[in-house]
Amino acid sequence: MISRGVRLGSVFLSQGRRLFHSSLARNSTDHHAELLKTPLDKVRNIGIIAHIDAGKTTTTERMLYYSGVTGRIGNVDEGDTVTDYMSQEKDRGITIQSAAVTIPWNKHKINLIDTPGHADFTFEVIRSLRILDGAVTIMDAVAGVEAQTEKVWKQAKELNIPVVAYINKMDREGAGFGRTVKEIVSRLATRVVLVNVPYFVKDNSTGQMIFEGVIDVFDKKLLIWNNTDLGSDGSKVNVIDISNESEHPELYQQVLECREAAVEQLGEFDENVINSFLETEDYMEVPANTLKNALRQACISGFATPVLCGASFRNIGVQPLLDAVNDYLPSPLEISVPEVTSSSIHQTKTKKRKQLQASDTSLPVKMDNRVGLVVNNNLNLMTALAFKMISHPIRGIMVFVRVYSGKLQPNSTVLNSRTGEKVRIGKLLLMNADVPQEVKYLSSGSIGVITGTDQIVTGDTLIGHSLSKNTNQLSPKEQAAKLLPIKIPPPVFSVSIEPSTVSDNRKLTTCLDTLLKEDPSLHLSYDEDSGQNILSGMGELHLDITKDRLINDMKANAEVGEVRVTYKETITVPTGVFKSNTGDGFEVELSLESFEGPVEDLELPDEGVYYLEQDDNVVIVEPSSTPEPVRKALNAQIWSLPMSYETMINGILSGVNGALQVGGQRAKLPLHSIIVRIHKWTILTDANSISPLINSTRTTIMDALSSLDENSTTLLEPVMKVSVYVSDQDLGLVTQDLMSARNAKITGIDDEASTSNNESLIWAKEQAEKTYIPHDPTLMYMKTAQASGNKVVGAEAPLREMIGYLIKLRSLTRGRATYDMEYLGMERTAPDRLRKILDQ
Ligand SMILES: Nc1nc2c(ncn2[C@@H]2O[C@H](COP(=O)(O)OP(=O)(O)OP(=O)(O)O)[C@@H](O)[C@H]2O)c(=O)[nH]1
Repeated sequence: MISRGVRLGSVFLSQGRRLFHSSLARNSTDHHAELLKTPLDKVRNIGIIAHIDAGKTTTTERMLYYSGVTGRIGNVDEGDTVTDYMSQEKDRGITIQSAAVTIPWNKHKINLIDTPGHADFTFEVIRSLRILDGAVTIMDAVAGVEAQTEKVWKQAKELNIPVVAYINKMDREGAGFGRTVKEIVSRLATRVVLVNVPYFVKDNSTGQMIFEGVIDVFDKKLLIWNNTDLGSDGSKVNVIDISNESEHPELYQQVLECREAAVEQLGEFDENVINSFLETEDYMEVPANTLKNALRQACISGFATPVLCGASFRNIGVQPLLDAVNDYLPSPLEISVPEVTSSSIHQTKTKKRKQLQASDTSLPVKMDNRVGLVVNNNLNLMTALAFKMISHPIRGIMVFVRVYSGKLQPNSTVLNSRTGEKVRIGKLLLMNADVPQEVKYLSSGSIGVITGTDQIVTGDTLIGHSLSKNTNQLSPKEQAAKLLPIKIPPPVFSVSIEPSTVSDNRKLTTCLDTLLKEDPSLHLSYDEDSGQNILSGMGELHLDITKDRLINDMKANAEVGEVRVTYKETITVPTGVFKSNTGDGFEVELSLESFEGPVEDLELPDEGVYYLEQDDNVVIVEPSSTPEPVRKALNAQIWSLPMSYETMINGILSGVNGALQVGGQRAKLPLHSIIVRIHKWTILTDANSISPLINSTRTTIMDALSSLDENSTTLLEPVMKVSVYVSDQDLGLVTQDLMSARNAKITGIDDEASTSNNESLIWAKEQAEKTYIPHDPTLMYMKTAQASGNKVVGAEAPLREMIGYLIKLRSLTRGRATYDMEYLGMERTAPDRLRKILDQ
């Protein structure tokens, strides 16, 4: 144990340059010019992801302060942080929307996104992860690895995003660094390398261990913050060299053990580490740079996770975390390639992708392995992905984009490869939370904002030319390039929404339209029976915040009903082939069928498959259905018809979507899990409007649907994957309640550890056994969160039966058990449940 009174070394200022002391860098051209000049290898596009309340916003505030972007540290509990700037965020002390800030640190530019932790805002996390190159995951040292940590970790790993782990709240009673490290290995199934470990000092009067700093394993230094002489904002760090064993025997021993573990772990990955060790056979002599370089590559390739610790609220440990972002997370030049496709629809080849959702049936084209994509090696090709859109009361529509290659110029024209339309770009901005800076261009690797257009939605790919302000020089293949679209999770809760009076209708419609464009995880449908609009979202909190924004911020006069579960309809028998008879120049022959299980598991043909954005519906345009004139035009050198092929197909898809959203025969609910087959279509060669395509397709589907009687349709309801953390003594009661009162199917009862599959679970457990973990001097305190749970009950249950479950679970187990759940899919309801649901 280390007692107070170690000799203190020299005092130094934090490494960041204190550029701006009084406020955010408002319109500072110097600041902006400096950031724009940062070479790409010194740019980091990262996100902070974690379970709710782990300390993401608190840590981001310190990062902004130590780098000099802000002059004071904001506090979540007082509602004055930079990134939680929405009124709902300030009032509730939680992050709702991801905010982007730019942090200069040691000649690097860190573009950082603070994401929400609550499961209802998962879409915010998903869309942010899509455009990030790396992430910091923050854990609460008392709670350890929590449910949402596992979820966001999995999402990051699916996208090959390297992660640095930061164990926060080391100052709390019951904090366990070693225990949390072990959980990282066993639950997240990763190898770890400890970059720093906690340093405690015993308070002789209370006997308590006080967290005062961190031990830097590679540089063999002790960093102390909490010395009262040094002030308390944490910007000054006391650095003590601990490389001399006789001066600091205990600290030396601690570093030696950590270095031994690091050398052994990294040696498996990089032989430079082994060679360097063999030169002296002394773990303390392996140069810090050799270890850091190896860990950088190990982290980027997903071999191991660097782990650090701190207590952001107490201003301890944040500067080393910023260093770690620069040291271990990739620049835009080092990222794995975002998937790029060309949507030349007539040559489509469907790739079965778990993540795929939008109508993206496309041919992979040549990709550059550094900057995302270069079609035909055109280095001037600009590609950007729109990942977020907000409607600002003063600045108008703001579209957030990540540029993957080339340069995006203001006042230029780019192509939206989803719609095929040319889009006029206005000003370009860099954002620091809600403070904009106008810029002369956005270069590859940048995250910025486009203004002046409403022709872009979340998930669109923009294609342009870096040198020219128009799109004339782009080849057809380049024009059709697309980055993989962003998956939108299905909304499972709904509320009815009506204008308070007839005259409030127009304003309500406009406000809802804005909210839906901003947040694609919201969905609006119309219930013909009740004449009400139905707004659906990810959860009760999501809808509550939306209501708050609608009524309090946007001042819409509306009546919002109670939150209820979203149901869908599907057909149980296929329809015959139906032919349109609208006589408006477009004819179509189609049939409908349905499927069970996830859409990703469907065996589909190689060509002509389109996934609709909503409700897991699929359209198959049979290749033989293409009309002769269109086929001829596709094979010709120059396109000869007034409308492009993409536009025609989009017309058909809109018609399908429109009809399926109107609802089925049973309860007029939107249809789900439907396959629409287009057997034949014809179009006049001089047709130049898509309305007939939309109308004919729509009415033909409605005819097909109305040919089915009520008994040929059924309801689908959301089913959740539930994990209940419970002690042995409560196990029986909890499983009994799940099965009888909640209609749940028990899928397994395990020891508390929940990696996704057995193989990785076994690997992770073995790995955890052999991972070096420093002794926790705080182990005398019990872990409070989830302390009771040493069993995990896995179950699948209808969402409807899980509403209010926490209260029931707490009362069954006297507050000892906890649970979490995530959306599994829509399932057909059993006949007895169907009646019950319809009656209600
Ligand atoms: N004791 C202690 N409390 C902390 C620390 N860091 C954050 N907190 C507190 O934890 C609570 C949550 O902090 P936030 O920064 O809002 O956490 P978050 O992860 O951003 O939360 P969401 O965005 O809502 O998911 C606040 O009350 C903080 O003051 C820490 O190092 N020690």
